[in-house]
Amino acid sequence: MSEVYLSLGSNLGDREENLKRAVFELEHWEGIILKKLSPIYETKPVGYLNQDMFLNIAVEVETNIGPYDLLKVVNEIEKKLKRQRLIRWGPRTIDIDILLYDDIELNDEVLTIPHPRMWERAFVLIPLSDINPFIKKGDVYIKDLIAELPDKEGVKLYKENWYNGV
Ligand SMILES: Nc1ncnc2c1ncn2[C@@H]1O[C@H](COP(=O)(O)OP(=O)(O)OP(=O)(O)O)[C@@H](O)[C@H]1O
Ligand SMILES: Nc1nc2c(c(=O)[nH]1)N=C(CO)CN2
Repeated sequence: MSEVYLSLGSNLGDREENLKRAVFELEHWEGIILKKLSPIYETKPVGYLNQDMFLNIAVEVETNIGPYDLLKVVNEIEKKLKRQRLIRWGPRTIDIDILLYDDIELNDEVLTIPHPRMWERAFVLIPLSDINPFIKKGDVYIKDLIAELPDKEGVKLYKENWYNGV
């Protein structure tokens, strides 16, 4: 079994409900075991700024699904939740990114792992450090990376213990 970390975000429609539905799909997907869920954070949009606040979480799963097939799974879940993508980095009902997959490093036109922009995104690293504070980039703990990030001020705790199925 492989240890995988995912980042989920929503800023369209009922954001908390979207996160719940996505986690429910992951939890019930054959070959995926849900291990840890972070609290929900409310976060200022990064990249494309003229959009509503996001809710973001990090999730740890165990799986025997390989990285490329797992990308298909998360894309299928996004589709099921009727994600509409009109603007790059723009509003979305749900976005699921694969952050880390064991110690695998991949970089091709389909998939990049670790996720190339994760290390500079407080909305990714803050929930991630809640579920595993021992993750490092090279020899630097993510807590120390977070301390240097300007957008950390835009990340506020929104809700703990929020998932109990849907
Ligand atoms: N680690 C990864 N996790 C998820 N998608 C990835 C990853 N690496 C590459 N991709 C590719 O990125 C494509 C675009 O993804 P997506 O539309 O979610 O980007 P985005 O969420 O708008 O921006 P960002 O990638 O900066 O979060 C996906 O179709 C997928 O093939
Ligand atoms: N706060 C926040 N900003 C974003 C997010 C996100 O999930 N949260 N996702 C993006 C594209 O992946 C771009 N910007």
